[in-house]
Amino acid sequence: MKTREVNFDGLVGLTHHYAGLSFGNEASTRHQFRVSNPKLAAKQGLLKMKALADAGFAQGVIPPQERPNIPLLRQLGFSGTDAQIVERVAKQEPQLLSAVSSASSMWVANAATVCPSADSLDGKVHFTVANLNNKFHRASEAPTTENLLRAIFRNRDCFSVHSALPQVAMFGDEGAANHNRLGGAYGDPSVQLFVYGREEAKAGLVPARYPARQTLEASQAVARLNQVKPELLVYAQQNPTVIDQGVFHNDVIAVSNRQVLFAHEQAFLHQQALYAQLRDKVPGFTPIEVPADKVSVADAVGTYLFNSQLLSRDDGSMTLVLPEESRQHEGVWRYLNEMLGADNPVSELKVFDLRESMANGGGPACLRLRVVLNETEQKALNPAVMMNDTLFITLNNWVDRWYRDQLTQADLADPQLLREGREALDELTRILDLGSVYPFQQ
Ligand SMILES: NCCC[C@H](NC(=O)CCC(=O)O)C(=O)O
Repeated sequence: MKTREVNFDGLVGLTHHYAGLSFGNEASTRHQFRVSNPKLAAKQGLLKMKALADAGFAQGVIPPQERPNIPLLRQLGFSGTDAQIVERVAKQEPQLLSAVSSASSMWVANAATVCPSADSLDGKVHFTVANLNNKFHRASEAPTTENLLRAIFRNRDCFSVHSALPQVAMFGDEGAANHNRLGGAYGDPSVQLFVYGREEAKAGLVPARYPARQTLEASQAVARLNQVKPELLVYAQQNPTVIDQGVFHNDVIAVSNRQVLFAHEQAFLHQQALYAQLRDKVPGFTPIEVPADKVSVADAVGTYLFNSQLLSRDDGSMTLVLPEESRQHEGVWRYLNEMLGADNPVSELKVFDLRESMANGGGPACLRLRVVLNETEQKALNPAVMMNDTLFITLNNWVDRWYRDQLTQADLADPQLLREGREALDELTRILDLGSVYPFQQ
């Protein structure tokens, strides 16, 4: 076993639905109140995990969260039995029930920011849970995310999990979706590129229409908590004009792997200065920059070609894992095939149908958290979460037994959904050997 990147994918939860909760994420707004299919969503995700595991990539799974979030409704003044609370909130505030029922924890690129041991001062793998402060329905993910990460990365000699930053806009943090690691072999210390949307302390350029979710102050705090070696740190501001076109996270417009940065030419505010810095710090730095006259920002947002996974194969070549939407678009697909023929490490495209997640603004990269682990660390994590033939079958059967094949906002009022969810998750914690991680289990 060598040092590898292990991808952990979020398993879609039982309450996956389209609530239009994420202002600035145009897919979320566009698909509000559309009928969802939680069963299909979970299976599309499982198929991606299984296909990548079969292709030789290390693949784990992170379970969904308890929804609806009854403790949060109690905090907001609803009282009575759990079933009465669901009934009351459904009647009085249906949009609030939607928010506390969101399955948004599936997008684990926003679960935490990870620092591999090669990059940290104390030689441990660090995780800082993201506070997701910009969206109410997402901010509540943090405490359970912390429990889940502790249950998966449970060896304290190897792993250090930090709680989320304070829940204020000044420290708005969206996790690994705004973080890139660039370097040579996975086990070599590598540059950590923290991308932010605004700086709280300075009246600099900011988007005019949509929120900048991540602050520089948050990125700096995460870098401190994760003990990133100072010489490896690079900060860059996202281009505010692309945030205004629907690029709510940097991973909607850029993806990195080892020495390669695949990005749109308008991704960053001072892109050439950033490249100069990276050229200086990253041996063999290879930008693959996509010009706007080949792929517009609108097409990048529409097809999610940058929300792809760039994965290294054993021979050093790379596979780009894309959503079906990027194959459906003639111009984008042509560009991707040109890229295959050009002089760069990308030599394979793999396409997945992730339509259910995509309709809420989550592509292949949103669904995964990258964790670079050396041999000792791979052995130290909870082995029950690693994808293989048996786990794939077990989870598919579990989904078949518990998930509905259609769900609307009105269905959330059914207290049976709450009961089903808890029973299903209780069983899942046994399958994945997690112990008690959910509020209903404490
Ligand atoms: N990394 C992808 C995250 C997508 C996520 N969408 C949502 O939460 C949409 C939920 C809804 O509208 O039902 C977000 O915007 O943070």
